Amino acid sequence: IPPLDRCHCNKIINVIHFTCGPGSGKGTQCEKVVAKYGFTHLSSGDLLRAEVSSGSERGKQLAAIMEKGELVPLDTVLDMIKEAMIAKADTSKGFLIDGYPREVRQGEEFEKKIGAPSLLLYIDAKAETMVKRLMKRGETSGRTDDNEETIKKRLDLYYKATEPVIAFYEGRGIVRKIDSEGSVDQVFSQVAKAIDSLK
Ligand SMILES: Nc1ncnc2c1ncn2[C@@H]1O[C@H](COP(=O)(O)OP(=O)(O)OP(=O)(O)O)[C@@H](O)[C@H]1O
Ligand SMILES: Nc1ncnc2c1ncn2[C@H]1C[C@H](O)[C@@H](COP(=O)(O)O)O1
Ligand SMILES: [Mg+2]
Repeated sequence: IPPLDRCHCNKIINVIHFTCGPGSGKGTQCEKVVAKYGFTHLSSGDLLRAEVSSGSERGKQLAAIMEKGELVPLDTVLDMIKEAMIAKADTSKGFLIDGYPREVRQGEEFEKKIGAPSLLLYIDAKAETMVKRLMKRGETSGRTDDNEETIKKRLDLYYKATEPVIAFYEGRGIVRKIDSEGSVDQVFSQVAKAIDSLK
């Protein structure tokens, strides 16, 4: 499937999915990718939190789901991503989709409505690393889901619903596994190598 042909854009653009566990460091790495490559970073969690901050009725419903560490409905999150991609399609050098797909069906629907990704970056982190990073982030983040109970639920859901996404794309040969245990810069050198392999 040609990437983004069905997103009102005639250009062929790289679409990179960052599908990793909570607290594995995908947001941190996306910032560095934007700085080096100028790609457009779209985080499904950030888009949802913006809707929550707007105070809309839909935002209130989303907040209740996210506080519990559950997944919001697929159509809601995919429509938000698609809208954001269309808004940037004419000028973007490529899209980094952070936090999507969270389940195999999300990947299938993305391909039907938008296009196929060129790369899936999977930051492999130990559960204890993810918990430690999220608990530390929770000291200052203000995120309602950075607490012990919700972190546990998010991790359970990650192993149940999101890990199968990796196997789904491994069959296509587009998965690059990144070890999360080093410093931010050490992790980034692996991310950059994976992106450079696209050229
Ligand atoms: N390589 C690293 N070593 C140590 N700490 C890190 C590393 N990468 C990220 N962190 C820290 O871990 C925390 C989680 O990182 P980040 O917010 O990027 O994760 P995320 O995968 O986007 O999480 P979420 O799914 O909850 O949005 C942050 O406080 C970040 O500063
Ligand atoms: N792709 C998504 N599908 C359903 N729900 C999502 C998706 N991305 C984010 N969310 C909800 C549920 C998550 O626990 C929170 C926070 O997301 P994060 O990527 O960790 O910032 O938002
Ligand atoms: Mg994040």
